Amino acid sequence: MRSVTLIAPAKINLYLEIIGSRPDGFHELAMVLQTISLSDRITINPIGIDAITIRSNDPSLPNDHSNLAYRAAALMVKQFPDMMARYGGIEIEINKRIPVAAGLAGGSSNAAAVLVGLDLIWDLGLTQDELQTLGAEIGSDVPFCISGGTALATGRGEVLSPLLNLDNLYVVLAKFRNIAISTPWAYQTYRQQFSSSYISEADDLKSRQQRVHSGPMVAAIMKRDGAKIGQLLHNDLEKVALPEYPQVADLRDAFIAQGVLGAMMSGSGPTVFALVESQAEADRVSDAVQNQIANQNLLLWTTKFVSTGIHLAES
Ligand SMILES: C[C@](O)(CO)[C@H](O)COP(=O)(O)OP(=O)(O)OC[C@H]1O[C@@H](n2ccc(N)nc2=O)[C@H](O)[C@@H]1O
Ligand SMILES: Nc1ncnc2c1ncn2[C@@H]1O[C@H](COP(=O)(O)OP(=O)(O)OP(=O)(O)O)[C@@H](O)[C@H]1O
Repeated sequence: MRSVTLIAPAKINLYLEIIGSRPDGFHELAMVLQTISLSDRITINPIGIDAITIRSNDPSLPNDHSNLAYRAAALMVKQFPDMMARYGGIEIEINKRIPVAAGLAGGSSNAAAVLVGLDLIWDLGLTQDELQTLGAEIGSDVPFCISGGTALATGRGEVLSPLLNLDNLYVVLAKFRNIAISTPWAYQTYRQQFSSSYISEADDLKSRQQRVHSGPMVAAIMKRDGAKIGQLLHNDLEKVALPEYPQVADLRDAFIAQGVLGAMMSGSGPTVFALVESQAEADRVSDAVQNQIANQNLLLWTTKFVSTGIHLAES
């Protein structure tokens, strides 16, 4: 078996609307997702024993079955039981640059890379649809991470409609090193506080669809209108995360005060992102916010929209 190295990009949510609860306990969503240039590198190496092992440059990451990359490999072994006998065991090397538990789908993207990588080295020839169906078993963000770009995501996040790929916007990301937000906590808290506004599971699909307000954001994307995209950023999970973490709310306000196109928390947070039109503007805004917040726990990255999901690293 040969080694393969894949690029696993992070995502941001340009739009996240919670529509209601689902019989499976998850939430029905309408989201617009976007991949960005901040990425992890995942290398899959052959090893001499019939096992899955994980190695990473981040000591805080689990190396066992609770690592999402491990879970992706275990799922592939379960689906294609002959492959390990034929090709041997797998070592997954994670070179982490995406912050963990940050709302940037780092773990989901690592899992997506393992699915794509094993499909390649085991020569399975799975379609993107087949890979995404497997990905949905691991997590709601995994199917999107496989295809990437700009997409509308519905259902629990796994039903994808690709939109016009945007690659003309720059993104400043900011996160406090000492704040991590659990995704289950964010959704559970939202349910406790806002379930009275949920559309009932008993309502038909049509009335659920009428509730969705993502249309103007989709239209702004189709027109590549960066200013409008910035104005229409929306994330229902901010309603629970910002009151609990006022520092995150202050960070968002600091970006807005810099006159960016728009700023918002990504996913379940706590990363805040700001959209700007050029690398120079991204650098200016990053420096200004760093100086204004003046907190040694604040980390900043300047990144860019990209139109790719999981892809092979250039050697
Ligand atoms: C916050 C987002 O990252 C936005 O893209 C996603 O909605 C979460 O995606 P994810 O981390 O891949 O989520 P999963 O691993 O599937 O689920 C984690 C937890 O989030 C909650 N969850 C997730 C997705 C969804 N549509 N409804 C939910 O209620 C559930 O409590 C679940 O136990
Ligand atoms: N390969 C991995 N990379 C990052 N986190 C992982 C990985 N495997 C397991 N985890 C665990 O998953 C949890 C969420 O991590 P992740 O970085 O994916 O969060 P996130 O960016 O908030 O995800 P999402 O935006 O999909 O909700 C953390 O508690 C982390 O320890």
